Amino acid sequence: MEPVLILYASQTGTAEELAKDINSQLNEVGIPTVCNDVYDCKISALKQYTFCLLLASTWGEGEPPDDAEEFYNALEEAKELDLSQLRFAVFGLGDSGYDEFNECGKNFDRMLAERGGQRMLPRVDCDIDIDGPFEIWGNQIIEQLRALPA
Ligand SMILES: Cc1cc2nc3c(=O)[nH]c(=O)nc-3n(C[C@H](O)[C@H](O)[C@H](O)COP(=O)(O)O)c2cc1C
Repeated sequence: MEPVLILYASQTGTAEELAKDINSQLNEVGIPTVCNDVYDCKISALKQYTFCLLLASTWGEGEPPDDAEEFYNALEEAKELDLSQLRFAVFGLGDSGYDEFNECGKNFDRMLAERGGQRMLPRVDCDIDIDGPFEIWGNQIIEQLRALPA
């Protein structure tokens, strides 16, 4: 099976930790992965994969993490980028105490879909209780990927 791209956009490490967790879970069941900070990734990389998991937190007042700004803005500007080969799932991390709840995850999910990507699962807008939603999301992702023909 071709590798699954796992990307994270994180300010204080929570999304990064979850990305590394799902990375290990996939590897444990024999699914190859590439796991990167969006800071180290160009949007053109999205063209090279069939599956992408994106875990992103929201900062400031509905903004992406600092290290994610370049990737986020590049994706927003790349209106012509054709991602019709891509199947993706976004796990957003936020806090519903903020007005712009999960804005970064919502925008990533929107941008990937607007460029032709197909959702593997509906976007998750995760609030401060993370463990339960993350476990459910991870299990759904693994179930889908394991069901693929070898
Ligand atoms: C200063 C600050 C600003 C934040 N702004 C938002 C926000 O606008 N919307 C939101 O949903 N969550 C917001 N959050 C919550 C974070 O997204 C949440 O704590 C997340 O789990 C952090 O993940 P990270 O460690 O990967 O960056 C904010 C948190 C802090 C401390």
